[in-house]
Amino acid sequence: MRLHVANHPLVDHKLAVLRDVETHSATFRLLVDELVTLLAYEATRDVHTREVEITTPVTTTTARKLATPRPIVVPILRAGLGMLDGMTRLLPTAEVGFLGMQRDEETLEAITYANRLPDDLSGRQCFLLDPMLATGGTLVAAIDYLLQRGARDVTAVCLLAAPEGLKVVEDFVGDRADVSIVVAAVDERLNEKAYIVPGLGDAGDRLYGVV
Ligand SMILES: O=P(O)(O)OC[C@H]1O[C@H](OP(=O)(O)OP(=O)(O)O)[C@H](O)[C@@H]1O
Ligand SMILES: O=c1cc[nH]c(=O)[nH]1
Ligand SMILES: [Mg+2]
Repeated sequence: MRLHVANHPLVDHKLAVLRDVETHSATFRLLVDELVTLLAYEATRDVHTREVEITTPVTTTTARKLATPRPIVVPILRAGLGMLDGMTRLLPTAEVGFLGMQRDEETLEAITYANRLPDDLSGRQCFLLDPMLATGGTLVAAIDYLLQRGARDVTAVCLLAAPEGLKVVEDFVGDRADVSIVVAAVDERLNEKAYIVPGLGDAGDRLYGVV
């Protein structure tokens, strides 16, 4: 598993505002969108391209465009939905699949309540979106879904990760697949409720309100 931590002053600034308890949903949503755009640049560094011939106003030349099969972007609902537009803006050919997962706050087990993905993901570059990687249970379950459908090239884009969760994902992945995690920051630890510290609280609630 490869880990890439964004190291950029704009990411630091936007994260500082995002984490602030005084930041309300509208600003929070805007910041998540902007942060994803910055992370997507790194997350798509190895996206497949093909050579094409184009005509400029001056001459014909060869250039590169996004290749097929099209990459697939999979937001993990709810909170991952806040990252979808920012990602697809940068990756316009992508198809979008959906995974609905909720962590049981007692057992910390990830429960899957929705799943709309192609049956066959072999040969597809897959991008999972979820702002929070806490215990890693949700991301492991999501990666497992993709691997079971034949995916071998998975990049997870997260905003915050806990060291404990990163270790869980790394142990699960081993050498089964090519998995990368691109994250805005790795925080200190999990607290007794398995929330990321210092974190930003419940990302889904901050995006969409408490349900
Ligand atoms: O690493 P884990 O310990 O599994 O926790 C992380 C998960 O928790 C949050 O979702 P949540 O279950 O709160 O669902 P929501 O997006 O609907 O709020 C978050 O968006 C991750 O999916
Ligand atoms: O800190 C955390 C942990 C799990 N889920 C969240 O939304 N935030
Ligand atoms: Mg939540």
